[in-house]
Amino acid sequence: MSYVQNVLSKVKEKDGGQPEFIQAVTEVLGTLEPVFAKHPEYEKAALLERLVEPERVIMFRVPWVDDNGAVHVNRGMRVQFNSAIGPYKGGLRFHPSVNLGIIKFLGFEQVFKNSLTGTPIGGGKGGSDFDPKGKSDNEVMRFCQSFMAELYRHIGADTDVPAGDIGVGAREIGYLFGMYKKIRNEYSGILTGKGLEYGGSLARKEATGYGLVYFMKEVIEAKGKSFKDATVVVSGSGNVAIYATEKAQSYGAKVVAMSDSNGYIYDPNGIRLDVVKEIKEVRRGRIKEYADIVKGAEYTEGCKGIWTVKCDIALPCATQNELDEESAKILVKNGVYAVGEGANMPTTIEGTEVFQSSGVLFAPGKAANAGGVATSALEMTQNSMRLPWTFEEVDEKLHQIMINIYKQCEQASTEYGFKDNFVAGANIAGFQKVANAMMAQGIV
Ligand SMILES: NC(=O)C1=CN([C@@H]2O[C@H](COP(=O)(O)OP(=O)(O)OC[C@H]3O[C@@H](n4cnc5c(N)ncnc54)[C@H](O)[C@@H]3O)[C@@H](O)[C@H]2O)C=CC1
Ligand SMILES: O=C(O)CCC(=O)C(=O)O
Repeated sequence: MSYVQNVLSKVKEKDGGQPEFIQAVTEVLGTLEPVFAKHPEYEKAALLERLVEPERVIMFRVPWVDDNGAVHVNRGMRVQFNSAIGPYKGGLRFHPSVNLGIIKFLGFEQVFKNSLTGTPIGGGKGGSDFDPKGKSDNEVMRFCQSFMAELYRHIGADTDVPAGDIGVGAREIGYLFGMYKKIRNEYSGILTGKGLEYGGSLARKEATGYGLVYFMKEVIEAKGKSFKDATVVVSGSGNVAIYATEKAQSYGAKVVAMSDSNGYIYDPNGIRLDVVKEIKEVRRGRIKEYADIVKGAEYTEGCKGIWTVKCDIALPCATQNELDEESAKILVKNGVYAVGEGANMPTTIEGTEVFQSSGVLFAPGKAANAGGVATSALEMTQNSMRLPWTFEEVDEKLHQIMINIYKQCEQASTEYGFKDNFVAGANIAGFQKVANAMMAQGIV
């Protein structure tokens, strides 16, 4: 058994109850064999054993009181995965499905993604099984305050800088920031995705979705294709999905479907994003309301059905494992030629294999959705300088970062004999920088 296979089997043994984490590790390690063959010194330094073990896991209780005076207790956590190239950086997810395995998979992905951005940030992730859906603003505020009453001692502008993810948007970041500032009596960039009035960066809100489309533009244009007049399906209708749709539309694409966890909408005339924004960003409603407002649009219950909609380009932007083998086969049969992951690990390993073996251009999340965290790093830079940049400056930097990530993936995949395999390219290029930093820093 090779060194890489041996480490993978140990992870499966140790972390058997964490299927998403095992999936993420399997996907990354599956492409690193040639790198370890070229660098025997990594094995001697037990580099891989160290890479799959978080530097620190913090788990804590989060008690809070609802509007009726009832007391609830949720579980909070922060996984500080790897700080070889910078302070831990990655979002917080508030969703009832959150558990340690999910946060570990997200933290592990973040290590390579953050490395690809070319900015000095390590990898981390956190969250809670708290469900903000259906809670009042006051309940969300009390929860966030209780969460930060513990988290504050583990983070800092040069230690660990959380941000948003599923269920954590501008409202939650505001409440978390307010509590940190009160406890510490300190005004510093300890969170990103902040409001523009108190240290946030222009274009951070748009960055993940815009970045995804910037990346896919490189991928498809290299093959003589274009977003212009392409039919696009975008799953989800949250932060990433909305701004991926906006940028794709600005390039002349027709986005015909979006979804939420209940079902999906199909609009043959092209999605009206003003309506989606009003439903999701203002009213915090359900996507089905779109079909009541827009003539000619249809709503179908069940979110998986979105992959039966015929398209040229699919952008899964909702959540992990939302696109499985069966759905991948349907997309291929319907003529999809490119898939770009806006979400983290939305495609199962089997689904990915279907795309790759069918010649579909497949861009993994750790490269394609890195624009969000990259712009968070730009927010950290602006906070340190105490000087904000304009929207155009940030957007231009974001665009260049996505082009650079594309080039790194291209170069690494070609160098190691995986031409046009962006999964291998992203893993190898992301790994290389972290590995070099870990080797330089000794056994820590
Ligand atoms: N916000 C960011 O900057 C970044 C987010 N991501 C990833 O993008 C994905 C989406 O995150 P956000 O847009 O920030 O979250 P969000 O909370 O703004 O939106 C999530 C959306 O997905 C929908 N959803 C959840 N489960 C679903 C399912 N099974 N099928 C269809 N829709 C479903 C929700 O209804 C919601 O509309 C996640 O995987 C997240 O980790 C990745 C990079 C950065
Ligand atoms: O901006 C950040 O730090 C978080 C982004 C994130 O959670 C992600 O890239 O998945």
